[in-house]
Amino acid sequence: MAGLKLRDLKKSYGSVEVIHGVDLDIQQGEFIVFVGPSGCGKSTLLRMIAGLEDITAGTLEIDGMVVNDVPPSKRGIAMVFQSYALYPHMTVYDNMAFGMRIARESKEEIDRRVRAAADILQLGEYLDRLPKALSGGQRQRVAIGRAICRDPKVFLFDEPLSNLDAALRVATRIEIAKLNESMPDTTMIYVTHDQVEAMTLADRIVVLSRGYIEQVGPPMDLYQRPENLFVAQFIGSPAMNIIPGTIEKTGANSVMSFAGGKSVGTGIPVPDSDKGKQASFGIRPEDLVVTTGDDFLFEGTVSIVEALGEVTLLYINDLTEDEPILAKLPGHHEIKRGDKLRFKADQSKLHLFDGNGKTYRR
Ligand SMILES: Nc1ncnc2c1ncn2[C@@H]1O[C@H](COP(=O)(O)OP(=O)(O)OP(=O)(O)O)[C@@H](O)[C@H]1O
Repeated sequence: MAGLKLRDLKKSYGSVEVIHGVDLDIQQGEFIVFVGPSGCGKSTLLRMIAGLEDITAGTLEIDGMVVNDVPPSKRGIAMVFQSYALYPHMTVYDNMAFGMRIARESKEEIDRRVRAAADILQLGEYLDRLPKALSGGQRQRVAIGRAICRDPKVFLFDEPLSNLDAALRVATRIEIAKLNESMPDTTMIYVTHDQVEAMTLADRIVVLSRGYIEQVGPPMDLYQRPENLFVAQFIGSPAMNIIPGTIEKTGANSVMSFAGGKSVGTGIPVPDSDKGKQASFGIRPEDLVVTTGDDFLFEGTVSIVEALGEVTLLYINDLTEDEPILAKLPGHHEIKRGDKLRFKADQSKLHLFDGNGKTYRR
């Protein structure tokens, strides 16, 4: 079982701690994605798993064995970097065969594995080419092929698509999804900035911020049930509308009031002890629906309309004095600046966070 166990894992550079005690269990065959803002420690954590960074404290188990002091080459892992890191003077075949030649595998075994990897990644016709005669996407596929040839228990990817242009990124992302399906027992850990990669590839996403784990879960759990304000705003694009206010009414059907005097019923239970406290109301732009009925959540004036064809983005003023609320309606709508509209939303789509940013939803 090539599962991983991270226990109170810490990393310091000199006196500065950048990973503050991470606990995480990863099952064999899982596709785990690390996301988080720049500098949150995604790459550091991945490099600690790879053995490219020392572990300052805590334990890392791979396959039931503590590997803190095991060198990278003995951990049964293969890593794919953003920069491909191919040998420029070697053909695609030799680049993929290199690691196995060092490990003194037989010629036949090397040939079998290179051709199998080339097959999976559709690289068969490029085996005799040098990397400079390949596109960026093809080079990245060679780097992935080289990793496959090592037959790793754990595959690590550090932003593998970020050097590719938009179209190639989509194509290579789909290759990685297929690769994951064709290797169901291989555990994959993937670092990215890209929401779409995280949402589409992950079995579970790990959201990191400032060296801490904020939440771990399947993509839709994080999207629908963010445990805190950070995850609520980080997952989903455009980001969730967050409107600060105070708890006006507690109990099973709490009511929030906002600067300017407006208020909304949230239907989310809030303990009586939180009456009058600061809180944040959240609603995703895509969860707002225009209504003409009286069952509306709020009414507001459209300040900006962005018609993109597939969606219409509306910036609505009135509910708060500062930030407008963004609504994202599917398709095209004849709505103009200055129109006064009512919006409703399914109660299950509303979010409410306490003064510490923790959700009130349980
Ligand atoms: N060699 C180093 N010496 C000192 N500090 C470092 C070193 N490497 C990383 N750090 C710090 O550790 C923190 C985490 O860095 P890391 O590269 O893991 O972040 P990241 O989430 O991968 O960011 P990005 O998305 O920008 O690549 C940052 O604050 C960074 O400045």
